[in-house]
Amino acid sequence: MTPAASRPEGHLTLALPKGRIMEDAIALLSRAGLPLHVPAASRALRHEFPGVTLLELRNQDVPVYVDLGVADAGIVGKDVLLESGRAVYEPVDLRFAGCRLSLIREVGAEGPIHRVGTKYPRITRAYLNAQGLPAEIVKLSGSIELATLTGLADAVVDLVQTGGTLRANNLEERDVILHSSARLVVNRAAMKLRRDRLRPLIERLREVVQEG
Ligand SMILES: Nc1ncnc2c1ncn2[C@@H]1O[C@H](COP(=O)(O)OP(=O)(O)OP(=O)(O)O)[C@@H](O)[C@H]1O
Ligand SMILES: O=P(O)(O)OC[C@H]1O[C@H](OP(=O)(O)OP(=O)(O)O)[C@H](O)[C@@H]1O
Repeated sequence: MTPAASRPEGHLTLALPKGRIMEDAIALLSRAGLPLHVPAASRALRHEFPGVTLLELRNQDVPVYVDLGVADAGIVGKDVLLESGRAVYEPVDLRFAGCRLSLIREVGAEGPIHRVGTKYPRITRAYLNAQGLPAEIVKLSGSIELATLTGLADAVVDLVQTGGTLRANNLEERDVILHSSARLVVNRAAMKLRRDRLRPLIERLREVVQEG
């Protein structure tokens, strides 16, 4: 992949995460005038379209690729963006993949919280510090709620959308730490270098989101 400054100014490189965000992201970008299409069975990770290269990444890597300028822009959840600590522009709230990041315990659990399991250690550290709770944080990768069911942790910090996972596992939300939705993120230098491509895309995405 060529560095941002040496790619043609009229070309856009976009970073999208595999997983639940991809399909809605592609649909939204298509409505905004970028007709992208990723064949379901494809194992390719880079897709070329007229004037656009699409990179398929893990969620956590989208802010990294955008901040370091390998991608000009990307789409990622606010949760993952905050956790990354990356200094990228965030010009549009795309209003899908809505969920909240919450402190979760077993129903009725009492007693001090010594250990918290989560995929979001930075956000959790900031939250616990703000609460004056000196708990240990255990970084996990998935099935986070199991940590509190099995005694690995006294609480977890994880995403809640429908609440189905909480109900199925006898868990309850004790506090909402943040509300998340998918965001368009843009590299700071690209915003100037590729202004002629990015400005209309941002404007169009804002309109499409308003239309609902
Ligand atoms: N249950 C949910 N409902 C709605 N949005 C969600 C839900 N879970 C996660 N999200 C949002 O969608 C984003 C992507 O979720 P996804 O499940 O694809 O990631 P993941 O598979 O957990 O991540 P990875 O495997 O890359 O660590 C999350 O960062 C969050 O913003
Ligand atoms: O409130 P709900 O609608 O039940 O959604 C919340 C669940 O969705 C996510 O998990 P995901 O399905 O991504 O699985 P994971 O454990 O691999 O992260 C999240 O981590 C919760 O477990």
